[in-house]
Amino acid sequence: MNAHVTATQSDPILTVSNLAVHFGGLVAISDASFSVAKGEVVSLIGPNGAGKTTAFNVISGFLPATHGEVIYNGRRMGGLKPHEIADAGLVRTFQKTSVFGNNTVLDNLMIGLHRRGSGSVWETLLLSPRIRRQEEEFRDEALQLLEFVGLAHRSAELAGSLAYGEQRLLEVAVALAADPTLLLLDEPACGMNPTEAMAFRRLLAEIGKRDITVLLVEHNMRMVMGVSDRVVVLNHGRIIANGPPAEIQQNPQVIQAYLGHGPKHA
Ligand SMILES: Nc1ncnc2c1ncn2[C@@H]1O[C@H](COP(=O)(O)OP(=O)(O)OP(=O)(O)O)[C@@H](O)[C@H]1O
Repeated sequence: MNAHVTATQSDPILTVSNLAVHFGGLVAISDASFSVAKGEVVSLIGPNGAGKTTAFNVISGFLPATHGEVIYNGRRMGGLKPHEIADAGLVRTFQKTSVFGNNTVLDNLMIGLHRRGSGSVWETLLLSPRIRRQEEEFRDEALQLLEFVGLAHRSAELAGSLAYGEQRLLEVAVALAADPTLLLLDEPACGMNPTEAMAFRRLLAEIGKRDITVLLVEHNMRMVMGVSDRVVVLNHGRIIANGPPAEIQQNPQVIQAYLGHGPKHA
């Protein structure tokens, strides 16, 4: 949690206004509005099917909004392609792991960093001095990022051989390679054991120190309540609460929403 962040929403990096998403007759999100201030860690929580991933998909450009808009750094994101949004600094991870299992851990990072590369096809094929220098820089940066997420000792192994929790860490490293200012993490702690989840909490704090704002979707409530400056609660596509963790934990509507869906989601 970033202690320097005040409760005011005066300087939002992300604003979601009156968002609605319909799939045919199914209303996945209806009239949802919330914002994320620079430097905050905000969690978007809610029972299964509440609309969290749908919200992420719209914010990151993978799904069009039926209504409403997403403003990132003062710019409307509607109509932009996911890679254009990522290039602007809004980068996400996915709920299902998306690492290249047959490539090494290091190569997964190198692939991520190459998306930022600037060489022409000829330069790359001929391995010009500039490209060679860039390769070395990418390699250094990849190793630093692996160190940062705690996977440096696994760099030469195939990504597919990593434990599931470690693959989630690799995904975070790949997302960081894109140099985000706003990082959307979709259930990053899924599949992590308690020790890994604890380490991930520390990693989130370190990410915050790098001036990266974090919007998190996560079912691990211990993590959510421990790392978040603010928690936004979705239920049946509507925001039913938005506030600091201590307040959210006491909110009768939130308690009811989770109890209504059974204890496994709480
Ligand atoms: N592509 C789609 N087509 C039709 N319905 C969809 C689609 N994607 C999501 N939905 C529906 O929209 C609603 C919200 O789903 P969503 O995946 O956003 O929920 P969620 O809060 O992320 O759930 P979970 O915690 O289980 O991941 C659900 O009723 C879901 O079945």
